[in-house]
Parts: sequence; structure tokens; C-alpha cells
Amino acid sequence: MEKIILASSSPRRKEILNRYHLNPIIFGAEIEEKQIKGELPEQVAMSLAFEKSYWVSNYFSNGEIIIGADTIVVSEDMILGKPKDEKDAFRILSLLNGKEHSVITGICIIRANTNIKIIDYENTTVRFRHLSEEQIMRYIHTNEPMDKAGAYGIQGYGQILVEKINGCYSNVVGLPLGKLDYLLNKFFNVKIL
Ligand SMILES: Cc1cn([C@H]2C[C@H](O)[C@@H](COP(=O)(O)OP(=O)(O)OP(=O)(O)O)O2)c(=O)[nH]c1=O
Repeated sequence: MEKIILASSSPRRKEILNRYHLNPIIFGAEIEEKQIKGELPEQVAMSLAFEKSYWVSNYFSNGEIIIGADTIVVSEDMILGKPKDEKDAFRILSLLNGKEHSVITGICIIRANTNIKIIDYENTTVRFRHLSEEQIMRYIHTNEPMDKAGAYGIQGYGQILVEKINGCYSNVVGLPLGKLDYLLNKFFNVKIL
């Protein structure tokens, strides 16, 4: 059986993969999440996913399969990452309020010690309800926004903020399972299910 390494410290990504039989080894990448000016949001997500996988691939040398991912939220051409503090969470959630935004997750799969790598992304559209300032503040006080792109978690209390979603749900939570299964199957002969 192939050895799978999940290049991520995200408990969500681990949880998503752990439902299946892959039994990944968890190995968080220590990279600085920088953006290059002029890069499209899809490129930002894919570059960061590549950096995470590549960083971790240096610790393996036996053909292991390394999976890295990066999730960003894009509203009106603005890339919204994780909030710096509660004030920033309020700013981000106010920008998303009553509107549609994109959640883009870049994924990168590398086979250690080879030149084989695949980089791709998935895009899901999410529409927020019209929320009052008080509702936004009450949500922030759940503490859920702080470690999440776009300052919300659709899988948690944050589901109450969402009016509509179009596309892959697991992509919003940080790992587009359908796309990952397709890529693992096609290029690495690995099946998630
Ligand atoms: C929009 C949204 C994001 N998120 C999370 C997924 C990602 O974990 C996080 C975005 O940050 P990332 O930088 O993609 O990932 P991470 O820092 O959590 O983990 P690592 O870099 O080690 O892989 O936001 C949710 O959990 N739910 C949501 O609804």
C-alpha cells in the first residue's frame, strides 16, 4: 500500500482524509504564506499548496505521496486569508455579508524522490445571508473564525451564515475530496474509497 503524507497541520484536512482508509501521516509544513503581486487567486492557492508539499517532500525519499493544500476566500477580487484578530474578522465578515464569494483550494501532490507532481485547484461559490452587526459579533465570539480563511467555518457554527453553496462542500472545509480522488486515481493509481 502507498504511503500517504498529508502536508498540513489543519485538523479539518486530517479529519476529512481520516474518514477513508488512506491512514495518512500528518506532517505540517513550516512555510511563510506569502503572495506574489499580480498572481491570480487560483495561482496563489496553487503556489502555496506546492510550497507546502515541496517543503515536506524534502523529508521523504521512498516514493511517498505527499498532499498539500491551501484554501483562500476571494470576494470582489480581494483575497481574504485568516483574520489577524477579532477586528479583522469583523472586517472580513462584513465584506462577505449578503454577497457571493469564491472559496478556492489549491492542491499539490508530489511523489517523493521523483519529478512527479500534479497541481490543481477547486472553486466553490458560497453566498452569505444578510447579517446584522450583532449577528456577526455573536459569531465572532464563538471563536470559530480565527484560524480559518474568510473568518468562518461552514462545517461549524458558520453554517448559519450561509444562504447557498454551489460546488464541492469539502473544498470549502479545506480539501476538495472529489478532485483529490480523481487526481490520485489518474496520476498515482491510488483510490480514496
Ligand atoms: C472557508 C473555510 C475555511 N476553513 C479553513 C480550511 C483551512 O484549514 C483554513 C485555511 O488555511 P490554510 O492556510 O489553507 O490551512 P491551515 O493553515 O489551516 O493548515 P496548513 O497550512 O498546515 O495546511 O481555513 C474551514 O475550516 N472552513 C471554512 O468554511
